[in-house]
Amino acid sequence: MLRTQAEAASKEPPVTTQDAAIKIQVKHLTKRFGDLTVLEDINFVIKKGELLAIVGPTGCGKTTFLNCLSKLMPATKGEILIDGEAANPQKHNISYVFQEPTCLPWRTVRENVAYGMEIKGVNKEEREKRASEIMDLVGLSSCADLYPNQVSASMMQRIAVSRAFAVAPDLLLMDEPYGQLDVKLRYYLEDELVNLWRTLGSTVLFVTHNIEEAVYIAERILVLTAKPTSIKKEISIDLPRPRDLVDPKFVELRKAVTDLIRWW
Ligand SMILES: Nc1ncnc2c1ncn2[C@@H]1O[C@H](COP(=O)(O)OP(=O)(O)OP(=O)(O)O)[C@@H](O)[C@H]1O
Repeated sequence: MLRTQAEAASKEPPVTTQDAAIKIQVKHLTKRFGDLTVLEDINFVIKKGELLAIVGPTGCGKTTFLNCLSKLMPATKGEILIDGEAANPQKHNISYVFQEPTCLPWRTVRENVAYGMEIKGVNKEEREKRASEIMDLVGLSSCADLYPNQVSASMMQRIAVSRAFAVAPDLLLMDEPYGQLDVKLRYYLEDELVNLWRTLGSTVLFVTHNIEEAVYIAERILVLTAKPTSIKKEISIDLPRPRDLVDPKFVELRKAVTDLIRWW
């Protein structure tokens, strides 16, 4: 069962991360809040251009994990390296897409998509070119001159995702960006995300509660334990794209991940 025409039409071979350079290294990441150890000695790498998903039990610290990676929150211990250097928000581009779409209401859709590039000092001509290219990819061109209050919640999330990809981030962190959307919209936006990622070659870390979503989009899944949280298992998803939700191999992988995090 192919989910959308957009995905069905996408016939290019899947992006392969085999032999790809390492983009991100996380070494001994530990985070404590007082006596509460949330993250305990987490170690992994993300290859350049990889789409990695993270799943884990409720409250295990997925958002804390992203906050430490983005440097919004200091880690108690450990290192995060980007291209072999200590991650530094002033030097590296780390983009973050939250569950709630974040748009500036006084800017048009086009200006919202270009906003991150503006902050990064990308010149006007390049901003406009990249914003147009990305809006075309996600079907936002027809509403480029509208304001956020004139578009739907799912459109706003597409704007936030487009803005994050537009800055050509070293690392794009996504915290359940489609968690609040109904299932049909979610399916559509997941396909759109995969197409954006494949076209632009960004390195993406995607956190979700939704195991089907993780198996559908990711090249690799890290399954987290309950607190104190570490990596329970790493699972490669080498299914061809477009992925088929009822392919027995898809169902088997979904079940394997579910079994790893079920708590009942
Ligand atoms: N600033 C903070 N101070 C103290 N404890 C915190 C803080 N932020 C998070 N925590 C605790 O860290 C743990 C992990 O929280 P976090 O929100 O990162 O989990 P999560 O896996 O993203 O949750 P969910 O599954 O609900 O999305 C929770 O026990 C939470 O109470």
